[in-house]
Amino acid sequence: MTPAARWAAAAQIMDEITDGVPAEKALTNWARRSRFAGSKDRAAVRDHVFDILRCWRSVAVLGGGTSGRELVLGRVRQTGLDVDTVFTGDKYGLAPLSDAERNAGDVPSGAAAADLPDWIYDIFRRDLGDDAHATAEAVRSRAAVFLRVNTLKADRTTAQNALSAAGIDTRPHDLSPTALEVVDGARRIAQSGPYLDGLVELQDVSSQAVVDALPLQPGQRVLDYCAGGGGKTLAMAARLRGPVDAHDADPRRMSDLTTRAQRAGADIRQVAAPTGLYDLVLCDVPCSGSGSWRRSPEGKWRLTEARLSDLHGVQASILDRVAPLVKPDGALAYATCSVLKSENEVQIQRFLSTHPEWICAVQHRFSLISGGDGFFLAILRRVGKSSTT
Ligand SMILES: C[S@@+](CC[C@H](N)C(=O)[O-])C[C@H]1O[C@@H](n2cnc3c(N)ncnc32)[C@H](O)[C@@H]1O
Repeated sequence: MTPAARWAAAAQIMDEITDGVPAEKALTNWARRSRFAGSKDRAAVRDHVFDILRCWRSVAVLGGGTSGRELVLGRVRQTGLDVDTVFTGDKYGLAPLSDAERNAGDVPSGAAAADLPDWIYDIFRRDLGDDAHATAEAVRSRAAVFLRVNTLKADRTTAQNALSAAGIDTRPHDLSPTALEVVDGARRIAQSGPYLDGLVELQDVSSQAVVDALPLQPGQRVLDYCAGGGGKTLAMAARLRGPVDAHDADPRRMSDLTTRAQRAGADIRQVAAPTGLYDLVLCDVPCSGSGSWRRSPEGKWRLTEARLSDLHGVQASILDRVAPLVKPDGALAYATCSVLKSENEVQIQRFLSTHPEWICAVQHRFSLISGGDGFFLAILRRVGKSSTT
């Protein structure tokens, strides 16, 4: 495909997404009807679509509207490309721009320039203060690809050498001793020997740093209460060098976990109804995902105030339900991939105010500005006798 044809494909796909089709589905639909597209074409089209989704609001202003064609025009203007190399009128390219289209478009400002919905822009400014602008900018950019070295199977240098031999260049990242940032060859990872042999897992560096910060000791009884795909479960098992219980309200979310655990040589036990007592329970609760919107940009446009309010209720109820599962002197770790105070500090304050036998020992934000996703971690410790056990 020519570069112009790839942009034309992105315009078509954006029209489908605007009609309500999820981005991944729209990309799959396009790939199915475009058998001529090679892997490099598919990757380039995908990058265009996700770049537009991350910057959807600003490109709509720059392009003068929200049709696929206008969004592509806005993105092309944003990146400084010559519009006439994209709107070529060739067989597979987009039709040439009309005079009206050439004159349409404006310079985005405020929430549109930050590529956030108005109400979230206000929360960013209130919650993040001086970091609001840099955080919104980070959300507008592509995320780096990170690997976690599985210390059950390899150290970081061994994994790095094995990856290099497979054509994947990496460098260590300061935020976690297990993290490698991929600098070249990311698309080869899933088929590579080091990945298939369980030496490495795909995992964001902040997500790894959250697990590094947990007070894990070999021999402890540990539960991952919101295990999902099991990224943190596997990282905890590697640190513990022992078993970890995994639970999720939706067990289908854990469907790949057995295979992943086998590949990693980790001992993960799926538990439908956990019963106490545990030394440590991690609750990586469902949240707005605002710390990882650059990976899932549709999330920032889909989030509503009502949905956020529902999430607050779920987060609070998980904390309340899990507290009785923790041993006296044990730890309850609460994590989100959110940058919003209402899902983080406010939840911890609420929990402490209703559970006087608990204290907050650690509270930490992993900022998007440090290179990884935005995460929040609080480690709560039970210091008094619980009234519920
Ligand atoms: C942020 S995701 C977990 C990601 C996972 N820890 C990881 O690192 O890959 C949150 C998970 O919580 C689960 N969940 C939602 N409500 C829950 C509840 N009431 N109890 C337990 N898990 C719940 C969701 O199904 C989802 O898989």
